[in-house]
Amino acid sequence: MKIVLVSRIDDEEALRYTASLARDLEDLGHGVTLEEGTAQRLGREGIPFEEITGDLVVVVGGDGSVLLTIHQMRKQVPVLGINWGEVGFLADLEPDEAGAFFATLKDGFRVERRMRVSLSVDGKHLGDALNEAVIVTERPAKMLRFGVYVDGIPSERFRADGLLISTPTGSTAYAMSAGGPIVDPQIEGFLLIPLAPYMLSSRPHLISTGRILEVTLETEKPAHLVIDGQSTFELEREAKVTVTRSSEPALFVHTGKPFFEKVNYKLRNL
Ligand SMILES: NC(=O)c1ccc[n+]([C@@H]2O[C@H](COP(=O)([O-])OP(=O)(O)OC[C@H]3O[C@@H](n4cnc5c(N)ncnc54)[C@H](O)[C@@H]3O)[C@@H](O)[C@H]2O)c1
Ligand SMILES: Nc1ncnc2c1ncn2[C@@H]1O[C@H](COP(=O)(O)OP(=O)(O)OP(=O)(O)O)[C@@H](O)[C@H]1O
Repeated sequence: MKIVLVSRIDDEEALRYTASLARDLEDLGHGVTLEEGTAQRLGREGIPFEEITGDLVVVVGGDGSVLLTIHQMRKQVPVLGINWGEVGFLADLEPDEAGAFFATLKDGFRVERRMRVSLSVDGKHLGDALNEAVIVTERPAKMLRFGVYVDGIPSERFRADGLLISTPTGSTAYAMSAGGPIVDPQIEGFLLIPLAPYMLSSRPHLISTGRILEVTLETEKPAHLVIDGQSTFELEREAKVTVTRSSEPALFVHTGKPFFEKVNYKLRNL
């Protein structure tokens, strides 16, 4: 198989583990390529995230490394995270479990698709989010006024610090901390969660991906749209953000770890 290795580049141990994994995989007869940032730190040649292609991408890091890799890949390749992070909710294997997985890799693996949301502003595509897009004020401690339209019908208007547009995968991340529900990732929907809404009745909404979802900024204040904590875009005054289900879902190696078991042991004891 053609395998690309990505390591977090802020941890020497993760880099050493990745170098050793590269040798083991080559000994098993696989073709191994390193991501450019990882390769540079190992004194080798590599390929940019955008040019990643092949059968499998192995990310040695935490959630940020997995999110960064998926966000930067131009064409989605199945991802397997080996947890070298604080939480690693999206990194299914612990380092001591990796050997058993790679020993049977030649027999292939199942792929789990995870929906992403695609964000466009005034017709220009900004990017796709696996966790969420968050719209916040550029200056701290200021509020924005939002308008939410579902299939062109005004659904809600409210003032808040910000608004999260999350996927089910992101429901265990920022959305969870913002008081949203844990959403089974087998459900496909847009989870809308206001951040500190200045209104008694503003509630999270779970909206079918079959609908047209639009969010308008109705204030004269500068705002930012941030995708998965990885990319930030300045929003013009009175911008209209259009949310659709991405045509390119993220792909994960199906390791068989039950989602709700992960919620229990990864998020209840942080
Ligand atoms: N208050 C919060 O909970 C909060 C605030 C900002 C960002 N975030 C999350 O951080 C993500 C970016 O991750 P990062 O590592 O680059 O930022 P980071 O280093 O600030 O870490 C944020 C934390 O969120 C966890 N996380 C990320 N995705 C997750 C998921 N799908 N399920 C469960 N936990 C998850 C990470 O493990 C990490 O501990 C954003 O997409 C956002 O979801 C959370
Ligand atoms: N190959 C890379 N090139 C550039 N930056 C990277 C690379 N790999 C990881 N990073 C960045 O390094 C940081 C590593 O954080 P990561 O989320 O992996 O670990 P963590 O925060 O300790 O774990 P968790 O997110 O699970 O709590 C992330 O911000 C990620 O964007």
